[in-house]
Amino acid sequence: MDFMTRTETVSPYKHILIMTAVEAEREAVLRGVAKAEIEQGQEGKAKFDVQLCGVGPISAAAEAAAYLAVNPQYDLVISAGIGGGFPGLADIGSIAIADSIIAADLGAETGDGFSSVDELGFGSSRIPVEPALPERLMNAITAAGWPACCGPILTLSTVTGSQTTADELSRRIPGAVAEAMEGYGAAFAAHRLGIPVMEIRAISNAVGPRDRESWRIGDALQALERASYFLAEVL
Ligand SMILES: O=C(O)c1cccc(C(=O)CC[C@H]2O[C@@H](n3cnc4c(=O)[nH]cnc43)[C@H](O)[C@@H]2O)c1
Repeated sequence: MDFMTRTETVSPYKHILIMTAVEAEREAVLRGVAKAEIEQGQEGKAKFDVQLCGVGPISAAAEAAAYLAVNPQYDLVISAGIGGGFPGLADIGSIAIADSIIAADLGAETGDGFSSVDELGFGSSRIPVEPALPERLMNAITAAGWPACCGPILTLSTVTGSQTTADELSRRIPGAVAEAMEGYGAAFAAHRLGIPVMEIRAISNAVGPRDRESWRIGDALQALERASYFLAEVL
Protein backbone atom coordinates (compact mmCIF):
# COMPACT_ATOMS: atom_id res chain seq x y z
CA MET A 1 0.00 0.00 0.00
CA ASP A 2 1.38 3.44 -0.93
CA PHE A 3 0.63 5.95 1.80
CA MET A 4 2.58 8.87 0.35
CA THR A 5 4.01 11.76 2.39
CA ARG A 6 5.60 11.68 5.86
CA THR A 7 4.93 14.09 8.70
CA GLU A 8 7.88 14.92 10.97
CA THR A 9 6.92 15.24 14.67
CA VAL A 10 8.58 14.97 18.07
CA SER A 11 6.31 12.83 20.20
CA PRO A 12 5.79 13.04 23.96
CA TYR A 13 4.24 9.55 23.84
CA LYS A 14 6.65 6.71 24.60
CA HIS A 15 4.34 3.75 25.28
CA ILE A 16 1.01 3.53 23.49
CA LEU A 17 -1.59 0.83 24.05
CA ILE A 18 -4.03 0.20 21.18
CA MET A 19 -7.00 -2.03 21.92
CA THR A 20 -9.07 -3.72 19.20
CA ALA A 21 -12.10 -5.95 19.56
CA VAL A 22 -11.06 -8.75 17.20
CA GLU A 23 -7.90 -10.23 15.68
CA ALA A 24 -8.52 -8.96 12.11
CA GLU A 25 -8.54 -5.39 13.46
CA ARG A 26 -5.43 -6.07 15.54
CA GLU A 27 -3.57 -7.35 12.49
CA ALA A 28 -4.60 -4.33 10.40
CA VAL A 29 -3.30 -1.96 13.09
CA LEU A 30 -0.05 -3.92 13.40
CA ARG A 31 0.52 -3.78 9.61
CA GLY A 32 0.03 0.00 9.50
CA VAL A 33 2.23 0.69 12.51
CA ALA A 34 4.96 -1.66 11.25
CA LYS A 35 5.06 0.08 7.87
CA ALA A 36 5.50 3.50 9.50
CA GLU A 37 8.14 2.19 11.92
CA ILE A 38 10.14 0.62 9.09
CA GLU A 39 10.07 3.92 7.19
CA GLN A 40 11.14 5.80 10.31
CA GLY A 41 13.88 3.29 11.17
CA GLN A 42 12.02 2.66 14.45
CA GLU A 43 11.50 -1.10 14.11
CA GLY A 44 11.64 -3.11 17.29
CA LYS A 45 11.30 -0.06 19.57
CA ALA A 46 8.03 -1.53 20.92
CA LYS A 47 6.42 1.88 21.22
CA PHE A 48 3.02 0.48 20.18
CA ASP A 49 1.41 -2.47 21.91
CA VAL A 50 -1.76 -3.78 20.22
CA GLN A 51 -4.00 -5.95 22.40
CA LEU A 52 -7.43 -7.52 22.08
CA CYS A 53 -10.27 -6.32 24.28
CA GLY A 54 -13.18 -8.39 22.95
CA VAL A 55 -16.50 -7.09 21.66
CA GLY A 56 -18.59 -4.63 23.66
CA PRO A 57 -17.96 -1.98 26.32
CA ILE A 58 -17.95 -4.34 29.29
CA SER A 59 -15.32 -6.62 27.84
CA ALA A 60 -13.30 -3.60 26.67
CA ALA A 61 -13.37 -1.98 30.12
CA ALA A 62 -12.47 -5.19 31.93
CA GLU A 63 -9.67 -6.10 29.51
CA ALA A 64 -8.22 -2.58 29.50
CA ALA A 65 -8.34 -2.32 33.29
CA ALA A 66 -6.78 -5.76 33.73
CA TYR A 67 -4.03 -5.06 31.22
CA LEU A 68 -3.21 -1.60 32.57
CA ALA A 69 -3.11 -2.93 36.14
CA VAL A 70 -0.12 -5.14 35.31
CA ASN A 71 1.33 -2.90 32.56
CA PRO A 72 1.21 0.62 33.99
CA GLN A 73 3.76 2.15 31.61
CA TYR A 74 1.36 3.52 28.97
CA ASP A 75 0.96 7.25 28.41
CA LEU A 76 -1.83 6.91 25.82
CA VAL A 77 -4.60 4.33 25.27
CA ILE A 78 -6.39 4.11 21.92
CA SER A 79 -9.55 2.16 21.10
CA ALA A 80 -9.36 1.29 17.40
CA GLY A 81 -11.31 -0.83 14.97
CA ILE A 82 -14.08 -0.81 12.45
CA GLY A 83 -17.34 1.01 13.10
CA GLY A 84 -20.58 2.33 11.73
CA GLY A 85 -20.59 5.81 10.19
CA PHE A 86 -23.40 8.35 10.25
CA PRO A 87 -24.24 8.93 6.57
CA GLY A 88 -23.01 12.24 5.21
CA LEU A 89 -20.50 12.61 8.05
CA ALA A 90 -18.38 9.44 7.92
CA ASP A 91 -18.73 7.40 4.75
CA ILE A 92 -17.78 3.75 4.27
CA GLY A 93 -14.01 3.38 3.88
CA SER A 94 -13.28 6.66 5.65
CA ILE A 95 -11.71 7.21 9.07
CA ALA A 96 -13.58 8.70 12.03
CA ILE A 97 -11.52 10.08 14.90
CA ALA A 98 -13.19 10.83 18.22
CA ASP A 99 -13.12 14.34 19.65
CA SER A 100 -15.09 12.83 22.53
CA ILE A 101 -16.15 9.31 23.42
CA ILE A 102 -19.77 8.92 24.46
CA ALA A 103 -21.66 6.05 26.11
CA ALA A 104 -24.80 6.70 24.08
CA ASP A 105 -27.06 4.11 25.72
CA LEU A 106 -25.96 4.61 29.34
CA GLY A 107 -28.99 6.03 31.09
CA ALA A 108 -32.70 5.42 31.51
CA GLU A 109 -35.74 5.36 29.31
CA THR A 110 -38.31 7.75 30.76
CA GLY A 111 -41.81 8.84 29.81
CA ASP A 112 -40.16 11.77 28.01
CA GLY A 113 -37.56 9.70 26.17
CA PHE A 114 -33.95 8.91 27.09
CA SER A 115 -32.15 10.41 30.09
CA SER A 116 -28.36 10.07 30.15
CA VAL A 117 -26.43 9.23 33.33
CA ASP A 118 -25.37 12.88 33.32
CA GLU A 119 -29.02 13.99 33.47
CA LEU A 120 -29.75 11.34 36.10
CA GLY A 121 -26.85 12.59 38.21
CA PHE A 122 -24.88 9.33 38.20
CA GLY A 123 -21.69 10.35 36.44
CA SER A 124 -20.62 11.22 32.93
CA SER A 125 -21.40 9.50 29.66
CA ARG A 126 -18.66 11.54 27.94
CA ILE A 127 -14.91 10.92 28.14
CA PRO A 128 -12.71 13.70 26.79
CA VAL A 129 -9.91 12.73 24.42
CA GLU A 130 -6.33 13.96 24.31
CA PRO A 131 -6.63 17.51 22.92
CA ALA A 132 -5.16 18.37 19.49
CA LEU A 133 -4.33 14.77 18.58
CA PRO A 134 -7.59 14.02 16.70
CA GLU A 135 -7.14 17.04 14.45
CA ARG A 136 -3.46 16.29 13.87
CA LEU A 137 -4.25 12.74 12.84
CA MET A 138 -7.15 13.86 10.64
CA ASN A 139 -4.94 16.44 8.94
CA ALA A 140 -2.20 13.88 8.29
CA ILE A 141 -4.72 11.48 6.71
CA THR A 142 -6.54 14.06 4.61
CA ALA A 143 -3.28 15.71 3.51
CA ALA A 144 -2.40 12.38 1.91
CA GLY A 145 -5.72 12.39 0.07
CA TRP A 146 -7.71 9.95 2.21
CA PRO A 147 -11.09 10.76 3.79
CA ALA A 148 -11.18 11.38 7.54
CA CYS A 149 -13.27 13.36 9.99
CA CYS A 150 -13.38 14.27 13.70
CA GLY A 151 -16.43 14.28 15.95
CA PRO A 152 -18.11 12.45 18.81
CA ILE A 153 -17.91 8.67 18.51
CA LEU A 154 -20.65 6.74 20.29
CA THR A 155 -20.27 3.51 22.22
CA LEU A 156 -23.30 1.23 22.27
CA SER A 157 -23.87 -2.28 23.60
CA THR A 158 -26.27 -2.90 20.73
CA VAL A 159 -25.40 -2.11 17.10
CA THR A 160 -27.98 0.31 15.72
CA GLY A 161 -30.35 -1.49 13.35
CA SER A 162 -33.06 0.99 12.40
CA GLN A 163 -33.40 4.46 10.94
CA THR A 164 -35.47 5.50 13.97
CA THR A 165 -32.60 4.72 16.37
CA ALA A 166 -30.02 6.30 14.04
CA ASP A 167 -32.10 9.50 13.88
CA GLU A 168 -32.62 9.51 17.63
CA LEU A 169 -28.86 9.15 18.27
CA SER A 170 -28.09 12.00 15.85
CA ARG A 171 -30.71 14.15 17.57
CA ARG A 172 -29.44 13.37 21.08
CA ILE A 173 -25.75 13.72 20.22
CA PRO A 174 -25.48 16.38 17.49
CA GLY A 175 -22.46 15.92 15.26
CA ALA A 176 -21.92 12.26 16.19
CA VAL A 177 -19.86 10.83 13.33
CA ALA A 178 -19.67 7.12 14.14
CA GLU A 179 -20.63 4.36 16.51
CA ALA A 180 -18.88 1.24 17.77
CA MET A 181 -19.00 -0.98 20.84
CA GLU A 182 -15.74 -0.64 22.78
CA GLY A 183 -14.51 2.97 22.93
CA TYR A 184 -16.13 4.11 26.16
CA GLY A 185 -15.20 0.91 27.98
CA ALA A 186 -11.49 1.04 27.15
CA ALA A 187 -11.44 4.81 27.64
CA PHE A 188 -13.17 4.58 31.02
CA ALA A 189 -10.48 2.24 32.35
CA ALA A 190 -7.67 4.46 31.06
CA HIS A 191 -9.30 7.74 32.13
CA ARG A 192 -9.85 6.29 35.63
CA LEU A 193 -6.06 5.81 35.82
CA GLY A 194 -5.34 9.29 34.46
CA ILE A 195 -4.11 8.01 31.09
CA PRO A 196 -5.12 10.06 28.01
CA VAL A 197 -7.30 8.33 25.41
CA MET A 198 -8.23 8.39 21.73
CA GLU A 199 -10.65 6.43 19.53
CA ILE A 200 -10.27 5.70 15.82
CA ARG A 201 -12.87 3.93 13.67
CA ALA A 202 -12.57 2.79 10.08
CA ILE A 203 -16.07 2.86 8.67
CA SER A 204 -17.40 -0.51 7.48
CA ASN A 205 -21.12 0.28 7.33
CA ALA A 206 -23.68 3.01 7.64
CA VAL A 207 -25.46 3.50 10.96
CA GLY A 208 -29.09 2.69 10.20
CA PRO A 209 -31.31 -0.20 9.08
CA ARG A 210 -29.49 -3.50 9.57
CA ASP A 211 -28.01 -4.91 6.35
CA ARG A 212 -25.06 -7.07 7.38
CA GLU A 213 -24.46 -8.05 3.72
CA SER A 214 -23.56 -4.45 2.90
CA TRP A 215 -20.76 -4.21 5.53
CA ARG A 216 -17.49 -3.53 3.70
CA ILE A 217 -15.16 -5.07 6.26
CA GLY A 218 -12.24 -5.53 3.84
CA ASP A 219 -12.31 -1.85 2.83
CA ALA A 220 -12.59 -0.82 6.46
CA LEU A 221 -9.64 -2.98 7.51
CA GLN A 222 -7.53 -1.42 4.74
CA ALA A 223 -8.56 2.04 5.97
CA LEU A 224 -7.71 0.99 9.53
CA GLU A 225 -4.25 -0.12 8.39
CA ARG A 226 -3.75 3.22 6.66
CA ALA A 227 -4.97 5.18 9.70
CA SER A 228 -2.58 3.20 11.90
CA TYR A 229 0.29 4.13 9.61
CA PHE A 230 -0.53 7.84 9.97
CA LEU A 231 -1.09 7.38 13.71
CA ALA A 232 2.43 6.03 14.07
CA GLU A 233 3.72 9.01 12.07
CA VAL A 234 1.81 11.59 14.13
CA LEU A 235 2.68 10.00 17.48
O1 LIG B 1 -16.13 -10.82 9.92
C1 LIG B 1 -15.01 -10.29 9.88
O2 LIG B 1 -14.09 -10.62 9.10
C2 LIG B 1 -14.73 -9.20 10.81
C3 LIG B 1 -13.50 -8.57 10.77
C4 LIG B 1 -13.27 -7.51 11.63
C5 LIG B 1 -14.26 -7.11 12.50
C6 LIG B 1 -15.48 -7.74 12.52
C7 LIG B 1 -16.54 -7.34 13.44
O3 LIG B 1 -17.68 -7.67 13.30
C8 LIG B 1 -16.10 -6.52 14.57
C9 LIG B 1 -17.26 -6.11 15.45
C10 LIG B 1 -16.98 -4.71 15.83
O4 LIG B 1 -17.36 -3.84 14.85
C11 LIG B 1 -17.71 -2.63 15.41
N1 LIG B 1 -18.81 -2.13 14.59
C12 LIG B 1 -18.81 -2.15 13.25
N2 LIG B 1 -19.91 -1.55 12.79
C13 LIG B 1 -20.62 -1.16 13.85
C14 LIG B 1 -21.86 -0.46 13.97
O5 LIG B 1 -22.53 -0.07 13.00
N3 LIG B 1 -22.28 -0.22 15.24
C15 LIG B 1 -21.57 -0.61 16.31
N4 LIG B 1 -20.40 -1.27 16.22
C16 LIG B 1 -19.93 -1.53 15.01
C17 LIG B 1 -17.97 -2.89 16.88
O6 LIG B 1 -17.08 -2.10 17.62
C18 LIG B 1 -17.68 -4.37 17.07
O7 LIG B 1 -16.75 -4.65 18.03
C19 LIG B 1 -15.73 -8.79 11.68
